[in-house]
Amino acid sequence: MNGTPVITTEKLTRDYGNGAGVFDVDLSVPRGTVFGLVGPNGAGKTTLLSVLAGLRRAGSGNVRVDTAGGRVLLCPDVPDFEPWLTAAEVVVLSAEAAGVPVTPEDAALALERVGLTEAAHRRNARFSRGMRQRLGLAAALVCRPEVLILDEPASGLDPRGRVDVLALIRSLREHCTVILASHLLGDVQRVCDDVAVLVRGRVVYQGPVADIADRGRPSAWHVRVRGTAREVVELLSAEPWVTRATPVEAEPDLVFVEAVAAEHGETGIPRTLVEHGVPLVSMNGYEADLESAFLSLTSTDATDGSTR
Ligand SMILES: Nc1ncnc2c1ncn2[C@@H]1O[C@H](COP(=O)(O)OP(=O)(O)OP(=O)(O)O)[C@@H](O)[C@H]1O
Repeated sequence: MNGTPVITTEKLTRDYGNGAGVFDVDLSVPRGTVFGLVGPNGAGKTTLLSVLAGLRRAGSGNVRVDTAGGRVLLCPDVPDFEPWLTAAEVVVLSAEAAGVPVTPEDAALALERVGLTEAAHRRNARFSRGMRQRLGLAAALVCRPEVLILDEPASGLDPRGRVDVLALIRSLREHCTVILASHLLGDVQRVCDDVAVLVRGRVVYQGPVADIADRGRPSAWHVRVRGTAREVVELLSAEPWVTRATPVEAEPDLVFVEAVAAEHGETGIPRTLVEHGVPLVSMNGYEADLESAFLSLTSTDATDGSTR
């Protein structure tokens, strides 16, 4: 059933010594979603994915995989194939190696799903990095995974290739649960439903991608008015929820406003201006996006291991 956890971990630890590894990881990956594992280099993403895929053992803690057939597959960032094999041969061999019965139609369908139909009978030696990554996905998909784990699936691709591969990954959740690791937040934001942020081996945030962005909601704005900044500074400074209101130098119609919390400013600023008949031209959040939310999560004092 979609939404129920397909993989759960409890106090999962793999300690390499000297602070490296993963520690006390409690994950819950909802079925039928794209789940992102994001964190800086060396945070422990590959280690965690390998343990989830059963390729590395945990030192302690539990991993529970709730699938009908236990088909959990891991696809490395740039899969490597024997250069003389055609794309179709790679896919068929992959299914055979996994003991999954495969017809030529199954292989053709897997290649079609990743957009490699045209290249089906070409040797992969000259495939671009993006094509190789797609072929890796086809080789995994033909095995009908219940959980597909992808380590940095868009690494090294140009922006166009990146968008294409990410769109493809997003479409896979109709067929299986996808867990993907990335150190690029933009990628995660584009494709994932839920995300866990890993810092120095510990999960510091876990929940919907939308909520992490929400953590970065601004509580300060640049407010442009039709009128003079000085008047607006006076009006806003009188409000109890405004912590700071100052004119912006060399911009006679621009005010910097800071509020006690995002929701106060978002509703309070327009309301105050309307009440006093001051036309609002624009109101732009000051430095808040997923990137800044992530940076605040990965800063030193956020690494106490707490999760939501
Ligand atoms: N087999 C191992 N033995 C000892 N230390 C290891 C081993 N594998 C990984 N490490 C260390 O554990 C930490 C986490 O590594 P891991 O590869 O899991 O991180 P990552 O988040 O995937 O990093 P990256 O984004 O750079 O690939 C790193 O400090 C790494 O050097």
